[in-house]
Amino acid sequence: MATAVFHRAVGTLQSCQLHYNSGVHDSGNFLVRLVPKPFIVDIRLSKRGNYGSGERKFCVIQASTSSTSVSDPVSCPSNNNTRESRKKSNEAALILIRHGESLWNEKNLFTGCVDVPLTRKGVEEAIEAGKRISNIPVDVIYTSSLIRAQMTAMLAMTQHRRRKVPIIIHNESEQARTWSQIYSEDTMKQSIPVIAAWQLNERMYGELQGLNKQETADRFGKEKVHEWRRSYDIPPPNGESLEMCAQRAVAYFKESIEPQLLSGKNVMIAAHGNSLRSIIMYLDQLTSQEVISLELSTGIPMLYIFKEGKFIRRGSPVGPMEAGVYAYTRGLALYRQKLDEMLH
Ligand SMILES: O=C(O)[C@@H](CO)OP(=O)(O)O
Repeated sequence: MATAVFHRAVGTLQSCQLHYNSGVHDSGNFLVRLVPKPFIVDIRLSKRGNYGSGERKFCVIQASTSSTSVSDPVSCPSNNNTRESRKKSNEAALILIRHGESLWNEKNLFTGCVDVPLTRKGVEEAIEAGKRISNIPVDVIYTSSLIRAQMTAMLAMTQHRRRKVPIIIHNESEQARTWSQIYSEDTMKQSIPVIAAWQLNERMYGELQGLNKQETADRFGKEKVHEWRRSYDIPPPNGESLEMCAQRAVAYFKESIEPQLLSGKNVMIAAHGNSLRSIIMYLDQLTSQEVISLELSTGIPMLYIFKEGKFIRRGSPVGPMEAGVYAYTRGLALYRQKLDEMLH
């Protein structure tokens, strides 16, 4: 049994300090979620915790401190979680991938929140994207709740050299949580949590969903349709503007994903043209004018380095053998070198 004092409590993922009954202190990053059972640790929230003080039950689903037994044989320097090293390196990779081609992309239909799978070409794009990021560390994956983003994330991870297993976290009910528990710490170490969030879904396209893009332009005029598709604050009929989409996607990014990066976790997000455009607008500090010309291709990963609270855009890894990508930071170069040593 352990008691944890929370220093930061954002969303369901926390940085915390564990105070064992023995008096041993253990600080670091723990993926935790509110569940009554099983694998309960008794956690006491400090007054500083955003959830308020008092006792709550949490379940530790992944721990990554140097002093727990959970350690990655290829531990990336960015995951070396002593306070000192975090201050020094404080660096994490952020990969963004727009899903591969979907069956409605192929048919040129407005898709929005309609849950359409990938085409064969989309599957190939996702695999190709996976090759490009196969030497970049991934500790946690976020996807939208739509199958095309989830397929893309899973297919991309089949190519990763670290060979960890991406596992979708089921938090939708207590039974789902209980029934999807893993009872081996070793197996847990070889897993990557995949968190599906509706907030990362494609913008809701309203009454354009299912319509052909060309036919809609012929009917309403090219300019009007371009305005609906690319402007910042003009919504399509009964749908979301990019601004409305940003209100949920960027809020989720700030509340749930940024704390992970801050704690040194390497994150991959598989999402959509417009939910990612809104996140990139935030990362690159684009204006509402600049975002109009931002277009994202399907299945091309984009790499950012999060360092000292800033996002540094590194473009797209060109290919698995592209040396330049891995020389971007010492952390990435070392991670790749360790993979080489482990796999040869
Ligand atoms: O149809 C959609 O949902 C989106 C993305 O494919 O289209 P658009 O190119 O208008 O952003």
